[in-house]
Amino acid sequence: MTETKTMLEVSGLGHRYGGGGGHQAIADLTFQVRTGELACIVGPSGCGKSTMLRSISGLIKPTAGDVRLGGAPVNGVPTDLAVVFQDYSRSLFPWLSVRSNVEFPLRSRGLSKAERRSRADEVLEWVGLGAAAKKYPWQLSGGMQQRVSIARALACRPSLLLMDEPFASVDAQTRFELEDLLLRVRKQFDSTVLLVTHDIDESIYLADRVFVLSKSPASIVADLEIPLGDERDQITTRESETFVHLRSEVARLLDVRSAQAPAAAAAETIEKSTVDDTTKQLAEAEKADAHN
Ligand SMILES: Nc1ncnc2c1ncn2[C@@H]1O[C@H](COP(=O)(O)OP(=O)(O)OP(=O)(O)O)[C@@H](O)[C@H]1O
Repeated sequence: MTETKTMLEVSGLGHRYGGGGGHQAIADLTFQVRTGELACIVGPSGCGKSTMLRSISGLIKPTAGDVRLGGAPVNGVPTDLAVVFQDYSRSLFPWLSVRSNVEFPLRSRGLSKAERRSRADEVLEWVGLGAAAKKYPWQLSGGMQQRVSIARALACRPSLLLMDEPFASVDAQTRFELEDLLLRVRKQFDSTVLLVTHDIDESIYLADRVFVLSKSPASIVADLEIPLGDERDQITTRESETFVHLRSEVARLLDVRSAQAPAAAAAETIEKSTVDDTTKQLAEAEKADAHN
């Protein structure tokens, strides 16, 4: 039997901003991401997802717990880690061409000019931007700019790719395209990915495993294997019984109503408000009767 290695190990991670009397943003997070796995973290807004990512990427020193990448403790930003942020417009250099943006982080990694060029061109082909290498970010659509960010992260061949709401700033159609792109490239580059999102459907569609976070201070409330196989597509996968079941399960864990189809949710809202209105009217009628 082959042993599955752990790439990321988070143990008892906690962070309190502002010292003793300050704000506890995350509390006692413990989870692992296996090598080659795509794990998604889904949690309510403000629960501490960004704080967790900052702690994992060494940008802040957590006030409790421990993070290990490839077995080594994370103290400071590890060189074999890459991050893709939501806001592509602020993470790309507008004065550099697409190719130079992708090559940029490779400069500090000791690669020759020719190696940098060949790596950049390879990943740009993979994200479908081979023909845009000489353009500037501001000449591209938002979705294309986010492809550049993904290419730049992959060019570093990181042990772990962290993605913080990477598709939250693009339209729905582009979001689907980028999700499928991520599924293709993570296979091609055998990447280990930890992606944070507040979108339940996205987390299930992309992941091998979903961690569900509680409200702030965040802790893990569930660790779900996603048995949807390697071949996924936006229509049949999302229609499958397994997907629909998982979506309801995650929504219940998060205690939200968004697991329902919009029409069903709207119908329930109407039904509920009708019931509430009727109850109110009956109570008022009873009150009026009592006065008469
Ligand atoms: N630098 C900071 N100083 C003090 N409190 C902070 C700081 N950064 C975040 N917080 C607080 O910590 C909590 C968690 O914030 P965080 O940004 O990690 O959550 P999040 O889940 O990423 O939010 P969102 O879903 O809105 O992006 C929030 O209550 C926030 O106000």
